[in-house]
Amino acid sequence: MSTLLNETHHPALRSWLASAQTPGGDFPIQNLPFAVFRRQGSDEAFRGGVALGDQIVDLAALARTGLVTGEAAAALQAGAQDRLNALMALGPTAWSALRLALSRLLREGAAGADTVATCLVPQAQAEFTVPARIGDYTDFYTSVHHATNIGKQFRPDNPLLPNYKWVPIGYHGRASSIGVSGQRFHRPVGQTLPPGATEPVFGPCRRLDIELELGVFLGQGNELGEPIAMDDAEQHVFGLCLLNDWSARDIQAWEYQPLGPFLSKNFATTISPWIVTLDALAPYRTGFERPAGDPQPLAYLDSAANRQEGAFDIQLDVGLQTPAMRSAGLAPASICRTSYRHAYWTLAQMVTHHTVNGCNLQPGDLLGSGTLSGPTLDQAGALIELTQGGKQPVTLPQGEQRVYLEDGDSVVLRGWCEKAGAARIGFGACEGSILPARTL
Ligand SMILES: O=C(O)/C=C/C(=O)CC(=O)CC(=O)O
Ligand SMILES: [Ca+2]
Ligand SMILES: [Mg+2]
Repeated sequence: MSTLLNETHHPALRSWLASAQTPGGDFPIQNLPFAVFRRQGSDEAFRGGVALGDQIVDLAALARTGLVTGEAAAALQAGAQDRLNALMALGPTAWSALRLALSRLLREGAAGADTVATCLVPQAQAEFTVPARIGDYTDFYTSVHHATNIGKQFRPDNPLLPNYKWVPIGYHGRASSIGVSGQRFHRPVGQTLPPGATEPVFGPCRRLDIELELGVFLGQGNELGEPIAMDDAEQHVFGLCLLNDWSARDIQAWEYQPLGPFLSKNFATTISPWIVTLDALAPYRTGFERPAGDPQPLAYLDSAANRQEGAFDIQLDVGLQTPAMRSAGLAPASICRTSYRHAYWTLAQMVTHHTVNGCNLQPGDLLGSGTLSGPTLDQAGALIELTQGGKQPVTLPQGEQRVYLEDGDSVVLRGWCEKAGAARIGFGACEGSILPARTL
């Protein structure tokens, strides 16, 4: 599993493109995340692109230059398609070859830089789409803090169920309603049980919430019946994006027993356009130790590499912007800051557990990490936790308050890695907003 740092990670590496060196920028030459894009408002074909500074390297245009050869050229051809499934299917050797070729072409002094510069499209002039054909989407539940906090709301007598520390819990989600950043959706309508009532009512959701998550795009799949072992699991992960699993808490509370979320979560899920590769994230690997007294994972979910470096220190932030803030020109206000390093189950454990029964994953499948709440309440990745079940409103600029989302609100997730001695690696933004409910 160990990913050795190589020349593509060197913090002193600089690009000939000045904006790649913008202090605090998400997309230095050490990052090189993938998306699918075209020029805004055009009828051009969508194709793969790689972020650098404020630009996108158009992979279809780069492929036409003939500057990239060998294994990297096959990966580039695959990345030039209208979705990234073919690139994802090629596997980590091909992904790393393409990363190295791009890094060498984009750095200061590179031969061919003038030609590569003709393949750039400004991010500000681009529109994005969901970067893969997502066959299946599974949402996990890997934050023990989220599981405990939300469990208190749904099951006050039994918040953390006894299976939690043994088995990575998940549910099969809905791929068709996954949209890319900028997604606008109507407030869902459905059945809820008002407090104290014995019969449900039908109407617009009144407890519309967010869930701060990371999305995990699968690369090479596994054959039906052939599980993926822990030490191979990360070889099947193409990269990570930001993911907001919008959740209708009142619909959820009524419908979820005994089979779990259904209409409360399948109306919209928003992901960021950029997929950050595990290669780019290598400097930010970290270990995870289970708290004293917790059971160790069963052998099939355990490995030395996973204990030592299976977690990632990815900083995460949730911003909320109301219509009044937008009118006043105010940026989204931060309502939560946390890190992915607090997750109880790792990427490798999710992949191995998902396949242990023989279930086959396919290139472009998406896993959700589950809501990434940290140990303290201000690190909670959902309003149901931040507001303690709607009892403690969040206060925003201009004195506005929110317990759950209102029509016109927008939510922006951000993620980045930063530390001394390594380049900052950013995820860009994942934004979505709420339109009024539509009735039947
Ligand atoms: O504990 C419950 O019954 C419900 C939990 C959730 O709604 C969270 C979910 O979708 C999984 C996650 O994001 O962690
Ligand atoms: Ca979720
Ligand atoms: Mg959802």
